[in-house]
Amino acid sequence: MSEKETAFKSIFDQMAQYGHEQVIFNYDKATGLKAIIAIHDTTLGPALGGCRMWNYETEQDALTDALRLSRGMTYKCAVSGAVHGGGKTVIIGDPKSEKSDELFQALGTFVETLKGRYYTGTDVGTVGMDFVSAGKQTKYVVGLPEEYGGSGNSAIITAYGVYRGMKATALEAFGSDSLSGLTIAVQGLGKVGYDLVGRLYQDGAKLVVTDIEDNNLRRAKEEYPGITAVKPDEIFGVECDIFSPNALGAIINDETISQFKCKAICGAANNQLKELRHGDLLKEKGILYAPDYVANAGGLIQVADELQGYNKERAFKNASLIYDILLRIFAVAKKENISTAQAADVMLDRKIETTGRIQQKYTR
Ligand SMILES: NC(=O)c1ccc[n+]([C@@H]2O[C@H](COP(=O)([O-])OP(=O)(O)OC[C@H]3O[C@@H](n4cnc5c(N)ncnc54)[C@H](O)[C@@H]3O)[C@@H](O)[C@H]2O)c1
Repeated sequence: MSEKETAFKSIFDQMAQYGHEQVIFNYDKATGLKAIIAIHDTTLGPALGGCRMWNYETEQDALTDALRLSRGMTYKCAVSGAVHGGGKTVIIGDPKSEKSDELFQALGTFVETLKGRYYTGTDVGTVGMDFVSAGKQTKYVVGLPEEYGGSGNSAIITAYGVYRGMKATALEAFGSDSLSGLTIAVQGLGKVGYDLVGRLYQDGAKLVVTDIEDNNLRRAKEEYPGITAVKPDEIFGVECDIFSPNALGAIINDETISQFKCKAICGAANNQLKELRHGDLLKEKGILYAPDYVANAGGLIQVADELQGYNKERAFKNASLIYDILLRIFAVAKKENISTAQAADVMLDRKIETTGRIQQKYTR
């Protein structure tokens, strides 16, 4: 949804635009918690999606984020074969200074009132221990640290999924899935980006990286001699084979598309396209785009697996299938002459509808 689109829309109109089922505004007087839970679609099962804590400038920004992210989760669940729908929580607040055990317990209380209609866990600005706090009030939490019986840090499997997705992207764009010798520009060396860089380095890719934190750049340059670091605003114009966004969303927009000198894009960041039309612009420019919610589904695969009793080997096996799923999406996009972003949405809308119909059958 563009800013223009949301500027004059009522909340119900915003929900109707992408068919959101439910939006819950939660306020806790004792802790000051302000959280929005958006449930997009529960056709496939109870909603699943992390909780982001961010210092949003306006309440509309927070709502827009919750709506966009929860919709992405519906597709991410469908693509992973998880029997879940899409949901997301956003907490309005500064994760560096406003977190407390009580704040997340308060969130847990609200999640519990949904009686299993929605499961939550970590996202940007939150960590596993926050959900140990939330878990004191609800059993509907995932992504807990291993010592609390959870599956632990999901960034590693996410990076692995992006790596597999990048190989499929390379196969489609360059005719070989080897990343050796390709120039790859990586934005963001956080939990996912840093691990991804290690995998790409091992494969012999030429790396150009950036981050707003100098420490991350220094660490990467020390550990991986030969990689090139550039300033954050220079990364979009780097001449490269693949651009890999692993920081924040909406970085594929009018401004950046005019700078891109890459042939393909594959990364972990959520909601990379500022608006859906930017997927079409990439197609026009001949840049192959690996839809974000497919490339970065590894984390979701891990937490969905956790709900069945976590099996690491099974989770990584499923994450490796991101390779095959992307190739199918690229084929549909080519056949129907549509953008890869649209092809992914179309394929998954069909899958949700078909599975929903199967699940509707009366079986007793
Ligand atoms: N962690 C997961 O399991 C997971 C799963 C799916 C999707 N994602 C998405 O992947 C992205 C990265 O996740 P993460 O867990 O690594 O987060 P993170 O916060 O650990 O890392 C983000 C990194 O990006 C850097 N950054 C922020 N703004 C930047 C900018 N303008 N230019 C360059 N660098 C910038 C930060 O300094 C940080 O190092 C996020 O968009 C997240 O939503 C993460």
